[in-house]
Amino acid sequence: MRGFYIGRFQPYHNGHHRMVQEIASEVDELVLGIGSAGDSHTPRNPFTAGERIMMVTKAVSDLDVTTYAVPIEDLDRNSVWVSHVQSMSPAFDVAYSNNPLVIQLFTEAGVEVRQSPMFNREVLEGTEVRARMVEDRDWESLVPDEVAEVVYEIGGIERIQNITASDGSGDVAENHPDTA
Ligand SMILES: Nc1ncnc2c1ncn2[C@@H]1O[C@H](COP(=O)(O)OP(=O)(O)OP(=O)(O)O)[C@@H](O)[C@H]1O
Ligand SMILES: NC(=O)c1ccc[n+]([C@@H]2O[C@H](COP(=O)(O)O)[C@@H](O)[C@H]2O)c1
Repeated sequence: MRGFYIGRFQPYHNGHHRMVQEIASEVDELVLGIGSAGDSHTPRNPFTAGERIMMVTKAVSDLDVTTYAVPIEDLDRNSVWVSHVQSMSPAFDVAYSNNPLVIQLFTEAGVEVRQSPMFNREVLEGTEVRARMVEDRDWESLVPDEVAEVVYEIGGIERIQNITASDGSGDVAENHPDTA
């Protein structure tokens, strides 16, 4: 059986990895959809699709499941998004997500959806990881080692700090409109 799990993975963190480990016990093969693939260099989506493919491919390499990373660009039309996903991905039997819109769209299209518990969500959240990167606080402990290595290799910390401005209030402000 082949599963499909989509996320923006900005970056891929230990919550995603726990979910992938659970999924790996249920399927033989797993497609990792790299969502919002056209977005990069914004505070909410700092990393390119190619950089995120490196992160997930290296992080899952020791798992006992065949994985494929497939970039999926966003569409303006939610009603045809599942067809778009299916047109880009190897065929899959079940979709995994905790995102209400994603669950709704797959369910309406007749695709089985499975959810997982949220793991340590207080800190295992992309928003938290990115905030810590900007503020030079410990983010490495929230991501697989392989992901931290990719972030350093691509100069990711310098990038996210350069593209994110703070107004001094302590809140992370965004310089650019975010379409994701
Ligand atoms: N800690 C977690 N435990 C389980 N599932 C998670 C966790 N964090 C995210 N997910 C799920 O993984 C999928 C992809 O999430 P996504 O890439 O948007 O990460 P996120 O941490 O929610 O990021 P952001 O804060 O950037 O929106 C979604 O279905 C999301 O609900
Ligand atoms: N109409 C669309 O393009 C559409 C609809 C639903 C989800 N998505 C994408 O799927 C991904 C879902 O991942 P998250 O659970 O990380 O939000 C995101 O990249 C989101 O933009 C896109």
